[in-house]
Amino acid sequence: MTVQSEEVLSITGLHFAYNGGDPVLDNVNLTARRGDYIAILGPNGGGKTTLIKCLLGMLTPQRGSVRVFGKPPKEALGRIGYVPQYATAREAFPITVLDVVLMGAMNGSSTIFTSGWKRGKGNAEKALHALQLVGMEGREKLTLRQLSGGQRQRVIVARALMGDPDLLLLDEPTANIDPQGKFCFYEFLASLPGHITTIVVSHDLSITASAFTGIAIVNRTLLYNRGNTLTEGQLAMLYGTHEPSCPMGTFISTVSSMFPTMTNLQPYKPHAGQQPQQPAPGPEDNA
Ligand SMILES: Nc1ncnc2c1ncn2[C@@H]1O[C@H](COP(=O)(O)OP(=O)(O)OP(=O)(O)O)[C@@H](O)[C@H]1O
Repeated sequence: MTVQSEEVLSITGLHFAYNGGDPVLDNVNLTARRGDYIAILGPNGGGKTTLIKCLLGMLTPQRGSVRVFGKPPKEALGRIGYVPQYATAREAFPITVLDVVLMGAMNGSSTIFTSGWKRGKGNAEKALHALQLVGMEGREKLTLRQLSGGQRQRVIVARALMGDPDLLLLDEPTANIDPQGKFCFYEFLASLPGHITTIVVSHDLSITASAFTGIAIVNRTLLYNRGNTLTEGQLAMLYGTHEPSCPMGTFISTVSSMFPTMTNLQPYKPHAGQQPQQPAPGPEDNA
């Protein structure tokens, strides 16, 4: 019998519309388990950031359920590390790498000017450990302007790690990184401690597929794949229906060439008693 790892995230039948308008997300279902590393891909305006905001409890869906570690998102925030879109610190600001990471030790009520982020010995040691985890040890005294774009992003991830997250959400983390740096960054995320579930949102299809345990495509609704195939017909149906302005040909051919081994993508229905088809899952690969 396969032992299932902890369910970290469960989205069922989620429906969200801004201000009573057309739905931005409609009947979205997604499950993530401990240690999963999932990419949520989709075109601009497809609803990726909206989905992340629902996961953080910043937006409340009109229908459906979102559970993080079995709880409403706001009750699980202490276990979530969030790297928002445009999370770049101003490189000209004379702040050290260590100070940026220490900001992650602020609790909800503190600010940069209150005690929450002070360089207590425990916090400093923790920050150095976080920098080690992101491969930035020895650079704590540098200022941000002395780092590359990819290194800066690693520092921002280290900041998110200060809260000891079990779930890490990153919204477009490689927007300002060159192609090689992007590749390294996504590989690096795969190397984070195995208990961390990582969810990365991107409209960038040049990201590497190999590191991920799952790919979700979102454009109003969502298709979820775990090691299966993405067919052109299914993508065309998804993007053609909901995003007529999307450059379909480019998108489909890019995705198809990125995931040549995938077969049989299906809408993911975690609570319908139906499991997606999988090629010989390992003990942890069972969502
Ligand atoms: N606060 C808001 N009020 C009204 N509509 C919004 C709001 N935020 C986003 N939208 C709309 O919701 C849709 C989805 O936006 P969202 O930011 O979730 O997309 P996205 O997939 O993250 O896009 P991108 O890749 O460009 O960041 C878009 O049509 C957008 O205009």
